Amino acid sequence: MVGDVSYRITAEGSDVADTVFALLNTVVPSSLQLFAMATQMVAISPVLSFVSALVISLMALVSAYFGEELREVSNKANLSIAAVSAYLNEVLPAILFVKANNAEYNECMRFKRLAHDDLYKRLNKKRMKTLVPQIVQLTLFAVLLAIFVGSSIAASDLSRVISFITSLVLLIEPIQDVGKAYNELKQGEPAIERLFQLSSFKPKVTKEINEVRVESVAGEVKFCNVSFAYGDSTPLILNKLDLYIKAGQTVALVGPSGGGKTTLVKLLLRLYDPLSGHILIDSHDIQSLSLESLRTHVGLVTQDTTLFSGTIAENIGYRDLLTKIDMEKVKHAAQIANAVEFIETLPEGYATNIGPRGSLLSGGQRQRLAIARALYQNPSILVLDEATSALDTRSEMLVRQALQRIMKDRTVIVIAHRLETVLMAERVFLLKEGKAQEISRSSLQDDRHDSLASSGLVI
Ligand SMILES: Nc1ncnc2c1ncn2[C@@H]1O[C@H](COP(=O)(O)OP(=O)(O)OP(=O)(O)O)[C@@H](O)[C@H]1O
Repeated sequence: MVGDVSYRITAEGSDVADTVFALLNTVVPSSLQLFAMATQMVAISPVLSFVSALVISLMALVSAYFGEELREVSNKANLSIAAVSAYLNEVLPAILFVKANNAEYNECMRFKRLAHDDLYKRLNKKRMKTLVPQIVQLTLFAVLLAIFVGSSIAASDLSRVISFITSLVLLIEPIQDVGKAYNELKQGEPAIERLFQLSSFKPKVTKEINEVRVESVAGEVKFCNVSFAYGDSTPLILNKLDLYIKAGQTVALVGPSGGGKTTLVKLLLRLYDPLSGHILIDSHDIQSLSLESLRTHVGLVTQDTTLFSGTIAENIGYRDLLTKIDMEKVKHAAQIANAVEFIETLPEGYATNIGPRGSLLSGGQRQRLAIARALYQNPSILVLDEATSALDTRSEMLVRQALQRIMKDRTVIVIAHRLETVLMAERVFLLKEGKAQEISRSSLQDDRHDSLASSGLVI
């Protein structure tokens, strides 16, 4: 999907530009020449002009037929290159994983298959594109010759015939140009359609007319009777779920894989709207808040710690990338997130570039940077999707320390995968079969402790 969209915007965007250029470049001069030559032909011989018009119309019909074929072939070629682009976007960033799994040969074969299909479809398109004008040209010259021979035998005034044929030749040239532009249009049409399809995608959530901006919130969160499914005919992931979190509380969500923990926080961030029920922050229904305001008060640290190429400061101050990053806030956030100790050892400190997706940092460093980024906005509610990947003991301790500091003065909802993190929370909820059921902390510390781990709910 990502590769497909990027291909539409880049390569197909350039196809669209070529199409528009071909049309603009041809239509005006060709129309003028067409008009002038057609007038002269009618003046010389209305009958021959009529015959020529019939032949030209026939050729236009043939071209239209081939144009449709070209459109179809172009569409297939565009889809095949988009598939190659999507494949490369997915596999190249995961090349370490591919190598670690000895999967180079498999990936090579998958790539070859896609590339071969792409080669075949693109050659088809080129073949079609060159064949059509040649067929049209050959037929037109044959017709021209027939008219010339026929009329030279029938007519007494050869100079009129030559003059007519000259006009016809000069008429054919712009017709061919229009034909080429038509070809370009047919070839570019799928790209135009696919590009405009992008702008017709409907967002999952829509703005409310009377939405409000709230400057600050205390951080109370309520899920009231919330039901949600991803599609019309897919099962309910949340089923009349109720959950109440007091401002400033830290809550751990545990549950089986696929139980809906991530879905719950997606709803809190309004990445989706519930099918029914309400989600309230400080008694404001989140659907009545502006999205910008909501997402200022709710911070998110995802499991896969999405970082971008750029400096440490740009990654922490990501929200202000286009305005002015506040270095004081960056340093403060880095301090709370326990990131200062490694940032200061980097050659250029906060100005060090961390490579694509933060690839120059270790897993633990990436996690602390992601925490610092969420803290930069100082949200009243913080959602943490704890990483499942193991860290070394020291990194683990530094991340945990950072989490403890964060939990002090805000509401924290942590999707917990480790028992230690679960035990850091004041309240623990088990998300299962669409409902949230509270587990008492005291039971966790004794008998449930082992049962949570052995049932696979935590690591
Ligand atoms: N974008 C999506 N479209 C369709 N179904 C989805 C989508 N995202 C998640 N699901 C489905 O919703 C269910 C709940 O997923 P969710 O990610 O909320 O679970 P989870 O409890 O966070 O799991 P895990 O602990 O494994 O991360 C799963 O069955 C999943 O397949």
